[in-house]
Amino acid sequence: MTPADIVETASRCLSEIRQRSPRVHCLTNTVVQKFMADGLSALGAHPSMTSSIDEVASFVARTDIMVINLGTLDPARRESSGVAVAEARRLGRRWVLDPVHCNLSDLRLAFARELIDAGPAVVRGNHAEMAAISALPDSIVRVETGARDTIGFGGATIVVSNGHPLMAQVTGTGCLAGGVLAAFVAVEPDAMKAAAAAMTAIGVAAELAAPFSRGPGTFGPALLDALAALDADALQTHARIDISHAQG
Ligand SMILES: Nc1ncnc2c1ncn2[C@@H]1O[C@H](COP(=O)(O)OP(=O)(O)O)[C@@H](O)[C@H]1O
Ligand SMILES: Cc1ncsc1CCOP(=O)(O)O
Ligand SMILES: [Mg+2]
Repeated sequence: MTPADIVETASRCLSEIRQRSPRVHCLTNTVVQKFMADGLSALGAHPSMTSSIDEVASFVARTDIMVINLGTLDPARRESSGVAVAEARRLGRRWVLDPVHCNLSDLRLAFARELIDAGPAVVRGNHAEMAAISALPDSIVRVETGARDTIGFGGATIVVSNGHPLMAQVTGTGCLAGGVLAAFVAVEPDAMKAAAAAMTAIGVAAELAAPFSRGPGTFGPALLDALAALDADALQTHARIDISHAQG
């Protein structure tokens, strides 16, 4: 695997997402639902957001991929997440976990660990969240975001240095990154390549969006515009990717 492979994967995933419009079910927090849905739609995917326990299994059965985001976890969302994961497992569907704020609550960290035992394809979090999670089973791709995004799996590490500091000033860019990641996993069987491609895509989009914004308030909408306009040329020109393999 080379950086050029990741750029090629990102371009291919982008056009497949636009052609196939994969359904991405987001069992997510109440803070970022609109931004996450808008970002997925701008990308070309088809989001759904219900967390109702009566319906979540039906939605999972009719979507290509699911992301579980623990941002505003409450008893109802916890129960719905259990039902959704059971259905995803029954159908052999892949899913992504975003353990938002698991570093701030022992209860949430314990629930995140329960979900990890149920086998998401990818876990994405910021530095503090991934530090709380610590090690993951070998079968799960680990994505730690920040000024640089580090994607780890099977002794290989991919570092994506794209992105913009304004991303840290807009609530929901991490959650949207988790949603974009899920859309890429929906169209690319290799979850590590999909994750690296997705982080490159949102990072390059952010770099293209920044000059069109005057600060955090205008950066969010500009990011949506840039996700919709993103193309292979931009990925090729702006991607900054390094890959390393563990020795031995
Ligand atoms: N200082 C930064 N420079 C460039 N990109 C950043 C920076 N901080 C965050 N990002 C990007 O913003 C997105 C969200 O990352 P992060 O802030 O770590 O997540 P969260 O919002 O969950 O805390 C990722 O795509 C990441 O690459
Ligand atoms: C602030 C906040 N509180 C609960 S969920 C949430 C949104 C987190 O979004 P992100 O981690 O993507 O900035
Ligand atoms: Mg987050």
